[in-house]
Parts: sequence; structure tokens; C-alpha cells
Amino acid sequence: MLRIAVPNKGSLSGPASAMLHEAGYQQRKESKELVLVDPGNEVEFFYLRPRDIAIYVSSGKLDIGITGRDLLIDSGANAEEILPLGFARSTFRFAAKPGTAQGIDDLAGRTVATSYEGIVGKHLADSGVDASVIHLDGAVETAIELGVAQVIADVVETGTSLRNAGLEVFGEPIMKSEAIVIRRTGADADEPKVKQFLRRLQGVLVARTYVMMDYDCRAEHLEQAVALTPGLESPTISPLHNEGWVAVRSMVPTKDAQRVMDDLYAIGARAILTTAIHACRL
Ligand SMILES: Nc1ncnc2c1ncn2[C@@H]1O[C@H](COP(=O)(O)OP(=O)(O)OP(=O)(O)O)[C@@H](O)[C@H]1O
Ligand SMILES: O=P(O)(O)OC[C@H]1O[C@H](OP(=O)(O)OP(=O)(O)O)[C@H](O)[C@@H]1O
Ligand SMILES: [Mg+2]
Repeated sequence: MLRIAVPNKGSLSGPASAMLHEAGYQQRKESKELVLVDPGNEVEFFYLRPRDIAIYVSSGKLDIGITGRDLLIDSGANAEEILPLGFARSTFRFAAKPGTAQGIDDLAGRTVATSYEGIVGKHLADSGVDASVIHLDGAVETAIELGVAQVIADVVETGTSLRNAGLEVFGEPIMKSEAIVIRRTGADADEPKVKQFLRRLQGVLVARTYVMMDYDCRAEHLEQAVALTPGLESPTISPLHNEGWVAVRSMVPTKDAQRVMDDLYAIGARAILTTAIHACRL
């Protein structure tokens, strides 16, 4: 059985379970369930606090975990990222009252409140800045108003939490994060069960980001058309009953689909259709 850690709370939890479900795995029905065995897929899921997942995986007791890149780095655990998952995207930033700090050098002698002491401590040390770091579990934005710190370092997605607290980011982003799959550093990367698990998740990522596009075009326009829709490997070309016409089938990034349809139409392609991909193995 492959033993997999899944976030049980917070921003990572819902999307992680949704992705696993989309990949064909059973997921828990209630948020109180701590363990779920999926015998058909020979997988056991452990629902754990996101912050603890890198620690479990680095211990070797669990084979794989889904967590945030920022949480992995903050933990300092002996685990490595093996697949980015594209959800729970955020940046990690310093913020303060407007006009009180412009860059990291302004932090010298000040106190920074954060839930991510590992990331902040290392960043300050790497920058040679001597500042104090105070740990808070959450709602870090309030620390400045209440006088616990002059600066915070926190996860920023839309910036709404900072705006509501009257704070502004400053300096370069400390890091970019998203949900990731992790393994113990140096663990056998060719383990067949692990490779199969990753292939399933990669299939979901591709199904989410590509559509299948079909169209008909004149044979003399084929090279132009194929340049617009090169696909992942190469498009499928089939003859049509009408002489001089071919049918083309190719995968296209969803975000580009409308523009590609316009461009295909402009070079004379017709019957241009897109359909969703539900699952795939590349
Ligand atoms: N607003 C957000 N948008 C995107 N990702 C976020 C957001 N807040 C936290 N994250 C990500 O979630 C992970 C943090 O997990 P954590 O358990 O702290 O979740 P949380 O969403 O902050 O939940 P909570 O604080 O309610 O327990 C990190 O990888 C972080 O980058
Ligand atoms: O830029 P935004 O879209 O506002 O998102 C960022 C906020 O979301 C998270 O907070 P969460 O709701 O998890 O509360 P917490 O601070 O108590 O963890 C994070 O800690 C920020 O406060
Ligand atoms: Mg939080």
C-alpha cells in the first residue's frame, strides 16, 4: 500500500482532495476522518495538518505527501518537491504600515511577526540583516496594530487581508508557493507505485489545462494550421471524403483555445470544435 499524507484543513485541503478524487482515488466523506484506505487502488490516505506533512514524509513512515512549497521549506524537513500541483498559489512577502519600510535593510533592529520562522530566519540571515522574529500561529496582519511587531511576513494571495489591516507589501517577494507533492529526499524515484500515482496526478493537471480541438482545413493550409495547433506530440491528420480537405485533432492549452480558434478560422479552417479532456496519461 502506498501511504499518502493529505492536508486535513486550510487552503490546501479541499483542492487536494478534489484532485485526488479526479485522479480516481476514494476520498473521505467527512472532515473528521483521519485515515482512509482505498483497497482498489492500494493506497492509504492520512489526513494530517498541512504543517506536519513534511515531517511525516521525511521520517519515511509515509511515502508521499501533498503540502505547500512554503510549508516544506519552512519545516527544514528532509523531503523534496517532486511535482507542482498548480493550486493554493501564493507569494510570501514582507508587509508594514505604508511608508515605514522600503526594503529588507530597513528591518535591522526591528521585529518581524510570522507563522513561517524558518523561511524568514533564513532569508534574513542570507541577507545579513539582524532583526528579531516572533512566531504567531495566524492572523499575523493584526500584530502591527497591536504593537507586537513593526513588520510581518506572510502568505499573500489577493492582498485583501493586508489591505483590510492597512498594510502594504515592500521589498522583493521572499518566495512563490503552490501545492506540491513531496517525497523523502533521496527516496527511490523509480518506485512503480509512486510513478503510477504521479502519472495519475499529471493526467489530472493536463486534463485541467488542455482541451481537445478538432477542425477541418484545406490540405494546402495544413502546415499553417498545424503551426497553430502543434499539440503535445504531433496532431492527428485524417483524410476527409471531400477531396483536398483534411481533419485535424490536437491538444491545445485551454487559455489559448479561443484565440487559436479565431486564427484557424482566419486561415480557412471550418467545423472547429473544442471538447473537454476528462482524464489522460501522456
Ligand atoms: N489565501 C491563500 N491563498 C492561497 N494559498 C494559501 C492561502 N492561505 C494559505 N495558503 C497556503 O496554504 C498553506 C498553509 O496551510 P495552512 O494550514 O496554514 O492553511 P490556511 O489556508 O492558512 O488555513 P488556516 O490558517 O485556516 O488553518 C501554505 O502552503 C500557504 O501558502
Ligand atoms: O491575500 P489574501 O487573499 O488575503 O490571502 C492571504 C491570507 O490568507 C491566509 O490567512 P488565513 O485565512 O489562512 O488566516 P490565518 O492568517 O489565520 O492563517 C494568509 O495567512 C493571509 O492572511
Ligand atoms: Mg492560515
